[in-house]
Amino acid sequence: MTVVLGPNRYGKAETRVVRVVRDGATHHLKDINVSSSLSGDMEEVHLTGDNAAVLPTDTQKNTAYAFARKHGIDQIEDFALLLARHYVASQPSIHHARVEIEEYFWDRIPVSGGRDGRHSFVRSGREVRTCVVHHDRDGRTTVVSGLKDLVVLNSTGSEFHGYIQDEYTTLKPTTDRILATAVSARWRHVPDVSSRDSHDSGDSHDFGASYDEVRRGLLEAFADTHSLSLQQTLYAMGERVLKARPEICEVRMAMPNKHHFLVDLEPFGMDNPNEVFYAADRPYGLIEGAVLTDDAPDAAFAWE
Ligand SMILES: O=c1[nH]c(=O)c2[nH]c(=O)[nH]c2[nH]1
Repeated sequence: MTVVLGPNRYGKAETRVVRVVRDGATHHLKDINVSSSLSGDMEEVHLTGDNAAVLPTDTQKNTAYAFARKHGIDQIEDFALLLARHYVASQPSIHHARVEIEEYFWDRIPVSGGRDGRHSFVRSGREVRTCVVHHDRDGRTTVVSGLKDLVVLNSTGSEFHGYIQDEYTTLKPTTDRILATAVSARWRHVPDVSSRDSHDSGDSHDFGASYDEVRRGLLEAFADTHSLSLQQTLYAMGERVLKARPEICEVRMAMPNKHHFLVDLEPFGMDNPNEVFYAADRPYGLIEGAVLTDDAPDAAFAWE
């Protein structure tokens, strides 16, 4: 029996970078969380402790800060591409870089007179925006954008019936229930978009506009779909995005079914015509699925 080194990667997780852009007295905030993960000639460091091929994780943290100053941070996908390409291009021992970024939104605090504050912000109750970029030394690049904690609820227009009934089934069929979930969605950009370099060529992809439109499509499909199951709603949401956005070839979603149970008010002599609910915390149904175009190109390492 011999022991061998298996797949490995290393990097700095969760470097929190906050950048303030000063436009006179009006400030703009960018608040991100960067995780970089590198792989390549890493046999020696694991087998003998020779660190010659290792770009320290501390350096990766510093690079995120330095690039924020040097290049600014606009779309998280562009910033991730910049970092991933830098690691692979600058270090022969690094063959592959994975950069994951989360972005947290801030809103301006309105000040007296109803104007937006110029340097005062409140953390938004919105979702978290995400991306994962891979780049390797063969020039292969993948970009997956996404969001998480997009909490949505339909107070009607949702049914669930016709399911298997076995000896353990107690769930009552319903033709009118609350449908609520916290959407986690990730979507894969077609390779053409992923390989464009916003810093070298003028035709960079507008990841910001793409994000806004995908988010809008997800929300509209959630609202529009008369749901017979959360699975059906998930598919409708993915389909809506793929039909509207040619730059996207696959959407993967995870949606917890945030159950709302009708409270029995009969002990108090009251009816409850779908008005008072108990919002259960756990357990929850977890509905997950991928929706893709039938000509979606190979995903390579996009989802890793
Ligand atoms: O939309 C739903 N899908 C299910 O698979 C399921 N299972 C369940 O108990 N409730 C629901 N709701």
